[in-house]
Amino acid sequence: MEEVPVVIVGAGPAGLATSACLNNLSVPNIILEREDCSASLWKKRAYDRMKLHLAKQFCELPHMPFPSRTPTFVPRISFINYVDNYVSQMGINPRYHRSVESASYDENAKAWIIVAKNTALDAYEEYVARYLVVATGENGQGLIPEVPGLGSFEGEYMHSSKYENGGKFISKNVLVVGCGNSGMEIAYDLSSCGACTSIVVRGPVHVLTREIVFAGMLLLKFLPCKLVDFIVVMLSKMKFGNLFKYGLERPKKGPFHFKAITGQTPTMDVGAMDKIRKGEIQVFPSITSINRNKVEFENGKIEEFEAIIFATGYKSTVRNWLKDDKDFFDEYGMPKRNCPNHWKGENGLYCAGFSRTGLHGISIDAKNIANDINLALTDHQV
Ligand SMILES: Cc1cc2nc3c(=O)[nH]c(=O)nc-3n(C[C@H](O)[C@H](O)[C@H](O)COP(=O)(O)OP(=O)(O)OC[C@H]3O[C@@H](n4cnc5c(N)ncnc54)[C@H](O)[C@@H]3O)c2cc1C
Ligand SMILES: NC(=O)C1=CN([C@@H]2O[C@H](COP(=O)(O)OP(=O)(O)OC[C@H]3O[C@@H](n4cnc5c(N)ncnc54)[C@H](OP(=O)(O)O)[C@@H]3O)[C@@H](O)[C@H]2O)C=CC1
Ligand SMILES: O=C(O)C(=O)Cc1c[nH]c2ccccc12
Repeated sequence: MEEVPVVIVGAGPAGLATSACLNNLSVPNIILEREDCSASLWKKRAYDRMKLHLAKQFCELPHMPFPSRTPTFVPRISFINYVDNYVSQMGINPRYHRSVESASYDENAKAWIIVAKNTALDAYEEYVARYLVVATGENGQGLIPEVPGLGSFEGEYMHSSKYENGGKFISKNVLVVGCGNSGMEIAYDLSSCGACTSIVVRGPVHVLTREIVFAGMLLLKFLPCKLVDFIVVMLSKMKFGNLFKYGLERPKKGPFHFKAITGQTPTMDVGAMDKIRKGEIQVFPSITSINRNKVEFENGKIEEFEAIIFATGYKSTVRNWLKDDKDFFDEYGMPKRNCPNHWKGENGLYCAGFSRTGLHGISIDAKNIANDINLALTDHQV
């Protein structure tokens, strides 16, 4: 058993940023990470061609700017290098191979009891901490929907988090399900690699570009959200025209307002729209069933596919291991309170990286949490 003031679960950007802010305030903390590395999402569960879709000034972690030569939209490998430098420069020492299996609050001891499996030694370890920071991410586990007949599918299917590049799909008929940022970019990647690509778009979607979102984020500092939404939708219409003829439709609510109320990020086109327009990527509505290699869609069409990539989103995994959170997290493992009041629970419980605002929100959470814990510890000592 080991006692420490703060245990952070997860060494993604949120856990690392929180640890860095605590280190800066000289508050001892331990990060427990189930994988063998930090930023595992970026190293192991992101496709090769990915770049950050928000401009670099919105993706910096606290206390360390990107080097000035870094391009505005940071490529995945550069972001990984930045995170690795962050870990060494901020004096962060995550404990890898520690999969947290339970965390419960001991009312008598007024502390969290955290049990982690050390997967390298195949042994259990116990940690006792006054403060517990959940930083396991909104994207803990890939979601594959229940599609009738999926079990009979004769080809290969996978979640988008397992997709690396189009290499093995050259000349194959591939269906991508979902038109969020993963789905649209993977469809573009597949088509560019010579796969015969189709995409399922089941509902309305805002399609913007990184540059339009960047402009929108800058404008949001001066203008109300409604006006910024009006401007970015106008820019999107100028860029992409009427989406309806391609089987796509814009939501009624503007993209920044929609993001704020639903958390759904607008899709930032990296070339898929041009391919859709040219007919190089076909658009289908929802799947109704699958039978061996045949997929039937809501419009009655039946097509044959050799592979399916489910870019159908993620779920948080907090509910699998966290107990005694006093209804802080909902059944989906997301904080019940809305941003900006989402990061602090009861009995020294915190969460970093659950505000549905990407890396920008992570930095804000990390600073708030570290300052709050530091204040509580200082008060305690007085
Ligand atoms: C494909 C993709 C691209 C994205 N691109 C952007 C972008 O461009 N800009 C942006 O702002 N945001 C982006 N996001 C959002 C992204 O989720 C965040 O930017 C960021 O990686 C989240 O950091 P995090 O630390 O909260 O979670 P994660 O990066 O998911 O890290 C959580 C860590 O917790 C560990 N963990 C989980 N459960 C346990 C457990 N029980 N015990 C121990 N460790 C555990 C995991 O192994 C992981 O290392 C993207 C997300 C995805 C999926
Ligand atoms: N930096 C970058 O370039 C990238 C960033 N990201 C980020 O990662 C996060 C996750 O993105 P992503 O993986 O795209 O997941 P999302 O949750 O953002 O998108 C999932 C998509 O799948 C659709 N979907 C879900 N279930 C079904 C179904 N049964 N049939 C058809 N469609 C379905 C959803 O439609 P509906 O809206 O109707 O629910 C939605 O369009 C986001 O924050 C995103 O911005 C992702 C990739 C690249
Ligand atoms: O990458 C994500 O999912 C994000 O949430 C980043 C983000 C924060 N605010 C936004 C507004 C519009 C588009 C993306 C984001």
